[in-house]
Amino acid sequence: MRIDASDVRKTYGDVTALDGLSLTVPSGSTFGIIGTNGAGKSTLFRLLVGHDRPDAGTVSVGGTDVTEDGRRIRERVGYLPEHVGFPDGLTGREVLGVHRAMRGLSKDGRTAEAIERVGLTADEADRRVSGYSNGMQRRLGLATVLLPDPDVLILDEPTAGLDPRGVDEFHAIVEEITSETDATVVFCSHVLGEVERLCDRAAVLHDGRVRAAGSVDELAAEAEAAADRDGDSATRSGRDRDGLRAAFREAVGDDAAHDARVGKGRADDATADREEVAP
Ligand SMILES: Nc1ncnc2c1ncn2[C@@H]1O[C@H](COP(=O)(O)OP(=O)(O)OP(=O)(O)O)[C@@H](O)[C@H]1O
Repeated sequence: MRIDASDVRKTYGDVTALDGLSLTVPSGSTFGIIGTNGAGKSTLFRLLVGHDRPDAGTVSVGGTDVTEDGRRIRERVGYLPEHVGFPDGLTGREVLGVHRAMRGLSKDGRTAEAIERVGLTADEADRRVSGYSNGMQRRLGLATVLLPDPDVLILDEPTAGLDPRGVDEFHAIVEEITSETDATVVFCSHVLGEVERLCDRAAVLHDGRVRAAGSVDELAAEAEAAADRDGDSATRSGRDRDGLRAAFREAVGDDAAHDARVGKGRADDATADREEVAP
């Protein structure tokens, strides 16, 4: 399902979270959103799933305006927020049962398939979530989102706080989903390496607007061409000739890039390598 956001504005009191944001996510793509802290990523996601409404502009998923048919959107879109809490006393399988009931899904549903898809064993699924590691909680969160077999997956910083092995395992799950289904997957991350690994397209958000968007390869090539045109000595020396990192720096400017907690992060050490982008 294709996603379109057009000239979207969202304010919270004096704070402008989205400032005329426009973005298209093609159907079936795996789309990474990268941005500085407070760029508006989570706000955009909440609007995409109808948890919040834009002050102006339109947001549609699969051609349906999110504000007009929120129910249909919630049926077809799986949203994993950055922070998910589960009732401590329940097992993983019981948590999925609660989600199934809340969504009105048939009893036998897709619970076993969702558990298997996210790599939880049957034993783990029958343990109380109070004993789950961070990685297991993330997997369970993803399983809840996969229950209705959604056409669109929206994942808000899905690997934040995971250790390198957990990051890698989560990447493998997402890769399996994208290779075996037609789902459109959108996720945001501070780790450029995971966007490069998982995504065919990406957008850079800054101050509530899209500063650059396109295929991952295009973004990197454009950034390098721009830096060459500007005679950027750091880039000429090859220090920043590393794909999305250069695109990010080009899109948000040196100062914001310097302040950003965005890691160049190779896929195998994304968490360990969350470092500042040096201008
Ligand atoms: N419910 C809210 N009430 C007040 N301000 C909010 C609210 N939600 C977001 N904001 C503000 O809107 C701006 C964008 O926030 P948002 O959480 O969307 O950014 P983000 O890109 O997801 O940031 P981060 O990477 O730090 O998670 C920030 O200035 C934030 O403080």
